[in-house]
Amino acid sequence: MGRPFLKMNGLGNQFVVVQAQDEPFDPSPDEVRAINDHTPYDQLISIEPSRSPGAAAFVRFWNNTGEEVGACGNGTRAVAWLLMEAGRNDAVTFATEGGLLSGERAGDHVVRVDMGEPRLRWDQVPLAEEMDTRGIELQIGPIDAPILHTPGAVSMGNPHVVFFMDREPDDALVRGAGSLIEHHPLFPEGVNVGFAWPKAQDRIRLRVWERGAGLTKACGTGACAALVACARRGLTGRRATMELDGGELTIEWRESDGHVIMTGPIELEFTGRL
Ligand SMILES: N[C@@H](CCC[C@H](N)C(=O)O)C(=O)O
Repeated sequence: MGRPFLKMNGLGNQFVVVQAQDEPFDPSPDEVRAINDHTPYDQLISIEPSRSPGAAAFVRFWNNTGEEVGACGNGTRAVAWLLMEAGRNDAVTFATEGGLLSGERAGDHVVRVDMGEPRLRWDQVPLAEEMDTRGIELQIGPIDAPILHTPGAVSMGNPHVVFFMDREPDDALVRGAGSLIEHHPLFPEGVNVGFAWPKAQDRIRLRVWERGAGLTKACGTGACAALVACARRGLTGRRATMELDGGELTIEWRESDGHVIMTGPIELEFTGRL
C-alpha cells in the first residue's frame, strides 16, 4: 500500500501534502511527475522532522514538473494550519530552504503567515544582469509599441516578475506572455510571471503564470511580490486585498520590519494513498 497524503488547496492553488516526519520522503523528478499524473496538483509539499531549534518541522516544495522550489505562499498557509491542528496550538514556526516562516490562526480555516522580507536586489531575484528592480528592461510586443513593459522584479524566496496593467489581464495575454517570459534568458532560474491591475490604493486584481505549473487559480508568493512591486512604484499603499481567480488574499508589507504578511483561507479536501 502507498504512503498516505493529504489533498489541500489555498484559493484553488492545489497541493498534495506528504507527512514525512516518521518516514523519509525524497522523490525524484520522475516520481514528482508521476504523483501529479495520479492526483493532479500545482505543488507537492513534504513536512519533515525539524532540523533546527524553534522550528516545528522542515518543509519542502516541488512544482508538478519535477523541480524543487524555495517558496510557496499558499502552501505555507496549508502547512501552518496542519501543524497547528496537530499541535493543538494557535501559532507555529517552521523552516524551509528559504528560512524560517511562521503562521497563526486568523479565523476558521483562515491563516496569517509571515513570509519574511522581499529580496529586491537584482542578483537576489536573480536577474542575469544588473537592473533597477522597480522597473526592469523587459517588454512584451513590438519595440515601438509594447503591449506591456518595465515590470517590477521581486524574490519572495522564489523569483517573480510583475507587469503593471490598466485593465483585466485576459487569458490569452496571461498564457501567451507568461509562458514566453517564464524561460526568458534574463531570469537564469526561470520566473513566475504576475499581471497586476492596481484598481485602488488598497485593491489589486492579479493573475499569475507560475513557473513549473502554468496558470494557477492563485499564487501566494505572487500576491506578496505584486503588492511589493506595486507599492514600490507608488501604485498602491503597503496593504491591499488581492483579487485572484480563486478568491481573495490580504497582503501587508509591514512598515515596522519590512516583512510581508499574508492572510487567507486553506481547505483540506480529502486524504488518500500515493
Ligand atoms: N503556488 C505557489 C508558488 C509555487 C512555486 C512557484 N511555482 C515557483 O516555481 O517558484 C505560491 O502560492 O506561492
